[in-house]
Amino acid sequence: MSLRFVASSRLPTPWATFTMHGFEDSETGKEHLALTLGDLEEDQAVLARVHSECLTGDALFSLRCDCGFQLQEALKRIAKEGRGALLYLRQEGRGIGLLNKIRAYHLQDAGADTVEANERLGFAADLRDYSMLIPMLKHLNIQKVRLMTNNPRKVAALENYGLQVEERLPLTTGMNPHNAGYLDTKASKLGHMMSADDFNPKDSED
Ligand SMILES: Nc1nc2c(ncn2[C@@H]2O[C@H](COP(=O)(O)OP(=O)(O)OP(=O)(O)O)[C@@H](O)[C@H]2O)c(=O)[nH]1
Ligand SMILES: [Zn+2]
Repeated sequence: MSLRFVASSRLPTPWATFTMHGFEDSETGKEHLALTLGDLEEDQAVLARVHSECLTGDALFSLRCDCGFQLQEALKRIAKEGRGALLYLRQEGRGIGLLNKIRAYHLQDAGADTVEANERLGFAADLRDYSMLIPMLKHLNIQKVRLMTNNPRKVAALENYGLQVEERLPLTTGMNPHNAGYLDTKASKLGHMMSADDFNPKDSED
């Protein structure tokens, strides 16, 4: 694995002051991040979120997806617990990159769903590779996690790498009229463990 730790610093946020750790993958040129809080050395499983980059949702307030809402909710939950880690992976667009995601959105504007759009562009529905998590979690001394996700592929990927997922915690937040179809497709075609009833508007408050 070509990943190396580069530096860490404080990162104050509205919910807690995290420690931010930067990593560089010399093979792909990608710069991955981890935000951590509290003592991760203890044996207890770490509350964790593995978050795939979504510039539009995470930084530009897009309502097309649930990413930005999930990012905030995960950080809030970690802050509330006082201990945890958010692994921010630069796998924009489920691995196809930002410009191809815009191409996919263009097809979705004309009626395709998120999976059909990827396929029409010649990509698999989900191209993500999670192998960078092995050195990242090793560096952070994390072996056991309680993972906030609805995505069974993420759980399986971590377990395949020998990491222990002690518990899966649902992360259903941010449903709105613009992303209801997208969330529905995630559940029906990508296997996400969630349904419309799981979404509580109160989740993203406080
Ligand atoms: N190709 C493509 N990528 C998308 C689209 N909408 C969101 N994404 C990307 O999907 C990734 C988020 O993955 P999701 O499947 O929403 O969620 P997940 O992270 O796998 O699952 P959870 O842990 O339950 O959130 C990010 O990299 C987003 O940029 C889309 O319509 N097309
Ligand atoms: Zn998104």
